[in-house]
Amino acid sequence: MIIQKFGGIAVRDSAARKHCIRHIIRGIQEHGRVIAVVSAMGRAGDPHSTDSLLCVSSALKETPHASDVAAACGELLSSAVLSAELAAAGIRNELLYGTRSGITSEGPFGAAGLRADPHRLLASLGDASVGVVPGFLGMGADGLIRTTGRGGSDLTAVVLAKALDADAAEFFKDVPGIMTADPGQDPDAEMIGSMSYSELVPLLSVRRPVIQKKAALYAARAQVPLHIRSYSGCDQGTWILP
Ligand SMILES: Nc1ncnc2c1ncn2[C@@H]1O[C@H](COP(=O)(O)OP(=O)(O)O)[C@@H](O)[C@H]1O
Ligand SMILES: N[C@@H](CC(=O)OP(=O)(O)O)C(=O)O
Repeated sequence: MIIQKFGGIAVRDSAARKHCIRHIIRGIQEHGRVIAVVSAMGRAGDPHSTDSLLCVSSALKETPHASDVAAACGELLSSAVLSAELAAAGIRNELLYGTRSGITSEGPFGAAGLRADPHRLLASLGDASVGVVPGFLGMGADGLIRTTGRGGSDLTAVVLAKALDADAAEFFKDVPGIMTADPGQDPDAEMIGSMSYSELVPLLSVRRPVIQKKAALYAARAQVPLHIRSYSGCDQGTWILP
């Protein structure tokens, strides 16, 4: 089994999602089963992105529970869309949300911790080769939706990789892999083929890190192999191995 995480850019539109579906097909061939974790579609300005949903009403800023439910709509919609497009491509899949995913979130709204119950997820998956999971959120024992902080779909992927003892967590980004610096800021940035967790963490204290720092720290503690790569290209990407 492999966990494949598709970020907001990777699922932005149907052309981008065709690349994601190709990665999922390859994932099935190479690893047997794929759990696809998705983020909300696009970035600020795109209608269903997290930023756009949080701007639907300024009142959301004052209401953390309602704000988390509004934000969760982005990942839920994205998972529904990818699941439907996989089915249209002839790939049977299970949409794993709410109690079906086995993911629980406890703690403050907007900054909750995540846990995964692998037995519950596997029972919902049945004999399907692909499960589609909305990242970034979970449900508490009280039945309330809580999100885990910006960039949190990365954390969902790593938590699932550990709980399911997956071969790796693969992240599909709008860059070819991890580079010596953010290529958007430094045109001379160079690709890094492989690195350790301790080399990765210092690169993540920037406004837009290549992977969420909380997720990278969790992966380091849990010794989850990470593979960061381009959603649209066929570059080798960057491996972070225990
Ligand atoms: N060292 C780095 N190497 C590569 N990308 C980096 C680095 N530091 C910051 N970034 C930024 O990380 C972003 C992560 O990719 P993105 O596709 O936005 O992720 P996601 O959609 O999964 O959150 C890139 O667009 C890039 O600007
Ligand atoms: N959609 C959430 C969670 C996330 O991880 O998104 P992305 O993978 O697009 O950074 C956010 O924007 O924070």
